[in-house]
Amino acid sequence: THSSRPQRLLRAVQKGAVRGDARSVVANIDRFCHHSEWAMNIGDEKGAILDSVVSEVNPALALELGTYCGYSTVRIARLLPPGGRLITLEFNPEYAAVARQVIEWAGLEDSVQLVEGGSGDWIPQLKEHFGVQSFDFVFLDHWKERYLPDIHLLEECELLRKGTVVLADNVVCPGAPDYLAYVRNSPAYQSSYFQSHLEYTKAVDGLEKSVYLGTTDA
Ligand SMILES: Cn1cnc(CNC(=O)c2cc(-c3ccc(F)cc3)cc(O)c2O)c1
Ligand SMILES: [Mg+2]
Repeated sequence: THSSRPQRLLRAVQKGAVRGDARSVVANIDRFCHHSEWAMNIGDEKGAILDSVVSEVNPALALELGTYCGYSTVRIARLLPPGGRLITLEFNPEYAAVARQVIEWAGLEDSVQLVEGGSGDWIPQLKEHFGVQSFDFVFLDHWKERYLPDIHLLEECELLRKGTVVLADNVVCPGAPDYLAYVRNSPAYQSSYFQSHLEYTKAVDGLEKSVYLGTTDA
C-alpha cells in the first residue's frame, strides 16, 4: 500500500530535520511543501504572522483547533513561555498520529497536549478534563464551517476572557464568511485583518485577529 501525504511529510521531517530542533522541523516541512507536495499547513508567510501574534500574546495557555500534521502546533509551542501549554484538537486519527510524531521530533511533547476528536464534542469538556479556566490564545485552522459554531461554543463554555486573542487562518481561501461577519460586527470583539497568501502559492488569503472584549451583561 502506498503512503499518504502526511506520512511522506513526516518522513521528510525525520530525514531532514535535527531531532529536538523545532526551527529545523518547520524549515523541512516548508521545503517539502514548496518543492515536493503542497499540504495545508499555514506555511512560512502566514506562519510569520502567526509567530508575531503568539509572541505578542505570550500565552500561558493556548488552544489550537485543527492540528493536521502539527506544523502550526510546533510554530506556536516553540514560542510559549516557560511552563506554557498548548492544547490541540484533531478530528482525523491519521493526521493526529503523524502530528504526534512531528511534535515529538521537534522535542515539544512536554508542552503540547494533542486531543483526538471533534471540537464540538471536546470544547465543552476542556475545563473538567484539563483543568483550564480560560485561554489566552486560540488558533482556528480546522473545518472552515466550524469556525462560527465553535467560537460561540467557546463563549458559552466561558473559555474566553477579556483580552483573549483569537486568530483564524484561511478567512479568504477557502474562506469563512459567516465567521468573519460575526467577529467584525459583534461588539464583543475588536477584529483586524492581516492580508497574506495561501500557503506555498500566490493566491490571496489572510488571517483575522479578534480580541475578545467580554460580554456587556453583569
Ligand atoms: C480535511 N480537513 C482536515 N482539516 C481541515 C481543515 N483545513 C482546511 O480545510 C484547509 C484547507 C485549505 C485549502 C485546501 C484546498 C485549496 F484549494 C485551498 C485551500 C488551506 C488551509 O490552510 C486549510 O486549513 C480539512
Ligand atoms: Mg489553514
